[in-house]
Amino acid sequence: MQLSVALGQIDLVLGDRDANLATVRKLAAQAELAGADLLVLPELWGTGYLLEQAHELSDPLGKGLFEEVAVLAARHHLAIVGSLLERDGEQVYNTATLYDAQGKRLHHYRKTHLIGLMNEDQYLGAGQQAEVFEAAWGTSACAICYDLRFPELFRRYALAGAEVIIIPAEWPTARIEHWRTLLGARAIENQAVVIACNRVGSDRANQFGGASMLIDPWGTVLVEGDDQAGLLTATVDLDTVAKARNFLPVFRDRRVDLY
Ligand SMILES: O=C(O)CCC(=O)C(=O)O
Repeated sequence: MQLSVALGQIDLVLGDRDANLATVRKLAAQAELAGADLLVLPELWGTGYLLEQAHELSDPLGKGLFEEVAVLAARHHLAIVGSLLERDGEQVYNTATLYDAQGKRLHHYRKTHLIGLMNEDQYLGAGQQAEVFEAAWGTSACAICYDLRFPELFRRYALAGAEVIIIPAEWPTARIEHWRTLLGARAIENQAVVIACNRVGSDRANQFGGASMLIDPWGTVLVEGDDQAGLLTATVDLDTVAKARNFLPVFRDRRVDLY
């Protein structure tokens, strides 16, 4: 099966939900024209890292910006993944959702590794679940930005059957080589398709490096952005996952008796 992917590598206006939504509306229309099955957006695309206002900038699942994404997904007949500030009672989470091409929410994932370097742990709650889900194209999972540094999460997903792992991010330019290396490693070691969308531009603390990527299970980069805003598109053959896993059966060869 072929999966046609669009990566919405955008700049964000800090705290301006309306401006960011207007950008995403345009992207969704462009992604439909490009024939995409899936549009991936950056981490916290609605607001950026204005965490001291996380409570007022957040929405309950299914409301506000989450609802807007559902409408866009259905209107443009494509699945959409991105993360937003999600409010549940008094707690706020950095939550990635997948809305399918009918606008139905198939999955949500609350970021499990909060990054102290960006004070995320002071303002947000950490997710307590890391589950795979069934998308139209097969078993999939989400991770968010800093999660990329924790291979155990990705291995858990792969062992649970994930063939596609989708990663919204706001990854700074200062560590963009880590981003490139870790994305490739996560794809190769798990023999999975990795789809990662990073923002560009800057906020009060960081410049962000783009380099959004679609990587196949061999580690081949099928498309990579530069550090400018734009919609990147590419198609991946999902049969390559089973082919890679059969050819080099690293899951079978793991030494679970040792580690
Ligand atoms: O791990 C990193 O270097 C960047 C992570 C990050 O910026 C984030 O999780 O928002």
